[in-house]
Amino acid sequence: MELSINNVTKQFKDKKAVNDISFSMGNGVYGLLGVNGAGKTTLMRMLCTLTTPDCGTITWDGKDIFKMGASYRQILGYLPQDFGYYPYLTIYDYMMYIASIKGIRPAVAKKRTKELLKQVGLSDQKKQKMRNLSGGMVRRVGIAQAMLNDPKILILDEPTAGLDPNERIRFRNLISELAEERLVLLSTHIVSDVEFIANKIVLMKEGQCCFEGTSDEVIASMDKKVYCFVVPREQVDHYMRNYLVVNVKTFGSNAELRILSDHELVKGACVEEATLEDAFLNYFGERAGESHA
Ligand SMILES: Nc1ncnc2c1ncn2[C@@H]1O[C@H](COP(=O)(O)OP(=O)(O)OP(=O)(O)O)[C@@H](O)[C@H]1O
Repeated sequence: MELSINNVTKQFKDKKAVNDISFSMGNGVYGLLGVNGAGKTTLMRMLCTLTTPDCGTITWDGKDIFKMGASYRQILGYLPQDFGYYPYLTIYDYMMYIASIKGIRPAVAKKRTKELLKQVGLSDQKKQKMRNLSGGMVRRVGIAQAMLNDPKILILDEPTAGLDPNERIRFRNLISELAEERLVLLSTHIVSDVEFIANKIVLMKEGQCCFEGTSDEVIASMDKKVYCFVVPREQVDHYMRNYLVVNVKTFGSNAELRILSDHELVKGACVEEATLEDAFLNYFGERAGESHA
């Protein structure tokens, strides 16, 4: 099973939202990591056949997904960033409604809804109206509805947006569980969402894929080292302006800096082991005063 993106480009007026992207995915979790506006949603919408590429192809096991029609939609589950939910429906009624839109027979829909609500931990709340749910619960309903047709491909656009730390952990565990027998692609700009669960991470910047690999490979691909050292507090601003500063910890009149650099900035600075967060800053970070352009 392979979903393959081949030289795909999508342009809106003078903006190339996705610019000549190619990569392939099999089963497992794929984390699409990038800052706002990188082109993640546009790419995902093309993978869901909601937007057509200007050029390039997307294939599922060698077949063009735009020519597969209903047979592709049958194997696809999608949770958009702003999924339109119905505040006055109960969770159960909402699931049954979405199942009917997806053409799932009522008997199958009932069984599947029961299983899925159990899996996302919402069985006891199934009679609650959607408007009374927390953000985390709504997102879990979102995943459950995307899973109704037991899809082989599950696409989740920023599924953890607005979740608190407990909900994020719960979500990550759920996504890992779901990816055992399918392809799950999730977009985020939060490193910890994918650091431990993604089999592969795709870094997306300005419409292009700037790196693809495991978490360890992304870290190893960094062209800078991580240095830690202490400076007087008044020098912090200088480092913030001129270097990629991951962290500043102030104590008294001093500050400990964690900085990405290709050379030792201060004699005796400790070289620290890099994390995925450091790699994210390496690819996407800005020095203080720089802006997105
Ligand atoms: N329908 C559209 N018309 C015009 N420009 C668009 C359209 N959709 C996206 N864009 C532009 O394409 C670029 C990529 O947008 P996209 O939503 O794909 O990025 P993203 O990585 O998903 O960002 P976010 O995390 O903020 O959702 C942005 O500059 C956006 O303004």
